[in-house]
Amino acid sequence: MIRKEEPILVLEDVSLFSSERTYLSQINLEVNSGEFLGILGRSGSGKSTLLRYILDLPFPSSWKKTGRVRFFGKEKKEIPARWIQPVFQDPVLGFNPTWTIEKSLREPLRLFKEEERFETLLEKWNPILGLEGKDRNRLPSSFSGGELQRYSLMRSLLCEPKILLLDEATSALDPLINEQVLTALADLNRKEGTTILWVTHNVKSAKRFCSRTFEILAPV
Ligand SMILES: Nc1ncnc2c1ncn2[C@@H]1O[C@H](COP(=O)(O)OP(=O)(O)OP(=O)(O)O)[C@@H](O)[C@H]1O
Repeated sequence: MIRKEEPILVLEDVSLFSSERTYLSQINLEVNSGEFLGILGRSGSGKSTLLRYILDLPFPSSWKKTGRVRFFGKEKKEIPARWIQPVFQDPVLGFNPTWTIEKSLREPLRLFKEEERFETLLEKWNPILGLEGKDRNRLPSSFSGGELQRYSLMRSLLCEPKILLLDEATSALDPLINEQVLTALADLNRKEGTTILWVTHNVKSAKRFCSRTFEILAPV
């Protein structure tokens, strides 16, 4: 059973190292449900690596992981996949190049047997993400980096996650759309209580949009 008051995410003494160097050093972090947390740090400090660790993505086999990650007090594999949605900086890698963008967007809802909600959810997010009027029957390679980043965000939002993990996921957007998307995410966080972890270089935006920031220092 998942207890409501349980923090949504807890990192305990998370470290990652190889025989040559340390990538993450004893990171402790508690994120409560409903937070919009900005993860800051200098280039190379380990922000993306930390997200990969949280998501239990693979690292080179010679690297060693210590510490633990808990979502609602449980291991990630015990939590429904749709609750934890990542959005990465390079969206091209996340789309099947032979599928139309619509097929890719529909796929999660098809798996959850909720495909009938597709158009309604799309209608909610299309204007906010500025994707109205884009031809959904095109292949990913025909969209710009900024459009694909928004489709990538859209696919995660269609899953109605409890926690969104964004790795520089708005970096390819022009300033106006970037502002619009971040405002929409802040609204989602405030009105629907979706927890957001946002890896960013933009200290100013993080201070503006996030309820809290967490800085990673490069391990020595
Ligand atoms: N698979 C890998 N093999 C070797 N080194 C790696 C690997 N993944 C990450 N690193 C190294 O780990 C360090 C942290 O990388 P990471 O991408 O997490 O930094 P970051 O803080 O997200 O940087 P940026 O802000 O520039 O994106 C870097 O020095 C990077 O070169």
